[in-house]
Amino acid sequence: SLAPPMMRQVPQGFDGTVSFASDLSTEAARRATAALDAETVSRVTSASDYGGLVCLMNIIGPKLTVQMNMEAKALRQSLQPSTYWNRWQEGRGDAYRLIDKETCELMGYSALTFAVHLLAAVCQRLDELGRGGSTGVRPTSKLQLACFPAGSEGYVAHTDGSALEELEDSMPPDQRAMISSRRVTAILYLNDHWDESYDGALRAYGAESRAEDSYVDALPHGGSLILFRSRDVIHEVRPTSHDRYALTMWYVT
Ligand SMILES: O=C(O)CCC(=O)C(=O)O
Ligand SMILES: [Fe+2]
Repeated sequence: SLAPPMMRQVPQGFDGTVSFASDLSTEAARRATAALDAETVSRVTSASDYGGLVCLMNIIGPKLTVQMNMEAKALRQSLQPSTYWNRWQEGRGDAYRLIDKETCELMGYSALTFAVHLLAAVCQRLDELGRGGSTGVRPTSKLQLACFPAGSEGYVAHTDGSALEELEDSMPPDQRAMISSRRVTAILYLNDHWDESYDGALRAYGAESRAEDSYVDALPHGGSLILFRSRDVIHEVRPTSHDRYALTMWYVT
């Protein structure tokens, strides 16, 4: 499991059930500021171990996490297995869809709308505090809402980003462009309650080659946010005994 500096507890703050009457973008920006100080940002942008992996526990409070979980569950039927979407995604046992802020708003899912604001605000914070470290990152409008169903085998070891020339020629150009643009992976867990016995950990390997003896595990506790550099961490999802929800945004250049 994770230890400092990979693990941070975000102080209590904005929580409770939200509606569209709340100023979601302002609260999201405040929450991103509370969650990411210069040290955390510097770890994500430049630490060599585990591709700058950091887990920000409690970036979303427990009450709002319950609402996010209910909204994610309500979208369960619209998620499809990866093989439904394309054939370059072998070895993953989840069902997913792409979703954006406007869709969340139209469907009336205010907690997920807040989550999209938050992931974009975290990107902005990384970009602001991380200048000098890299060329900057920007959020993407399409996020991945995924559920590994109870009993799923998880997701085999992989990286989320690769240089263009490393990708298969047979992959469509737009797909290749998307994967090669990814710099930072931001995963927000939408689970209401997660027990260690459910497993479903995100396992990240420390070395470039997948050394079996150097890895860390992070359980998908609801309201926690994982960040790492997309090209620099081989990671997998462990088998899970319970439905496991996550919302992912990739920060790109
Ligand atoms: O849900 C997670 O913890 C990771 C999922 C993942 O690796 C991916 O979608 O690329
Ligand atoms: Fe991944």
